Amino acid sequence: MVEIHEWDARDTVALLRKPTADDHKYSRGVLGVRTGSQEYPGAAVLGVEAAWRTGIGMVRYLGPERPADLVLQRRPETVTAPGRVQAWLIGSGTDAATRPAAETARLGELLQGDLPVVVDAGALDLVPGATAPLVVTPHQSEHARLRGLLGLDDVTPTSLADRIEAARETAAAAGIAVLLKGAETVVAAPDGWTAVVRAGTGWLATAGTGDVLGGILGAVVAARGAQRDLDAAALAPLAAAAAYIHGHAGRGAGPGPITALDVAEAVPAVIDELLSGGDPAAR
Ligand SMILES: NC(=O)C1=CN([C@@H]2O[C@H](COP(=O)(O)OP(=O)(O)OC[C@H]3O[C@@H](n4cnc5c(N)ncnc54)[C@H](O)[C@@H]3O)[C@@H](O)[C@H]2O)[C@@H](O)CC1
Ligand SMILES: Nc1ncnc2c1ncn2[C@@H]1O[C@H](COP(=O)(O)OP(=O)(O)O)[C@@H](O)[C@H]1O
Repeated sequence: MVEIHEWDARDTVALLRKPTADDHKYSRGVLGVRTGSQEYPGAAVLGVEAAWRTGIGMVRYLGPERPADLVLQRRPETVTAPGRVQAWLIGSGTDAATRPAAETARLGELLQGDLPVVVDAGALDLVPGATAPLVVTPHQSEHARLRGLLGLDDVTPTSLADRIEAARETAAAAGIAVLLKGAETVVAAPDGWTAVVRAGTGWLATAGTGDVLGGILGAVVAARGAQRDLDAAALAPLAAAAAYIHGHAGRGAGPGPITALDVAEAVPAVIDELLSGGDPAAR
């Protein structure tokens, strides 16, 4: 029988770290971000905001001009010059059908590199054949499309058991970590390790919350990547931690209707509670 890990606060805090007197911005992790487009500039703003709010040394935003301007308006601390990073976040707010050839080539280089890459939305088509350590963050419909590209059965599972089975199969087939979004988020590693994260609220079903999740995960991966090398198996627990933080930020942003930016703004309180030994699930 498959063992499914119920992800909790203790699992999450074990992957977080409070900065110490020895830290400087580079030791805390640098996230490189190539998200957003002319059509979806807001997704870049949401992901960058969420990455900063998760606690990271630096965010380098290297996307197109329009989203870059909006990112800087919201977060002038963001660096738009290229340089060393410990992880990449790509795809949110982009569409494979309108992606410029030069951007496809640049993303292809990242996906053949050594650094971990969080792959969302419009970059999921580039996953087959990638060799970098990857964690993908599809919703149900994106997952079905990705499975089709990988030559897997593209039926859309609806029960939790079927979603778990499908995510595990995708992870094993592609050799990647899979975070399958939904009311219950399923995370699978290529070696079969599987977790379910039950942390959210139905109010998270609103535009842009997935882009926020990408930023949280990118920051968690870059922070961890500044301390040690990460393979796809190591990325799966980091994905579960990000989903846990995201879900509780969604709850904390409420109780009523929330927007994606509210979720990003609620992240620091969740991180602080976790690092102070608290359990957001007990609230
Ligand atoms: N403010 C912004 O700039 C925003 C940009 N976004 C970007 O918009 C682009 C398109 O994203 P979409 O998800 O709309 O496009 P998709 O083309 O992936 O989704 C279209 C179809 O997928 C299904 N679907 C969408 N979300 C689902 C879910 N959570 N569960 C099950 N089925 C679902 C629906 O049937 C929908 O008609 C992405 O690049 C995304 O990052 C969105 O995140 C919304 C906010
Ligand atoms: N009904 C729900 N209950 C709890 N969480 C949800 C629900 N619907 C969506 N979510 C969460 O909200 C986020 C939505 O992401 P996504 O579908 O990519 O939206 P977008 O593309 O608009 O950013 C995911 O993290 C998902 O797990």
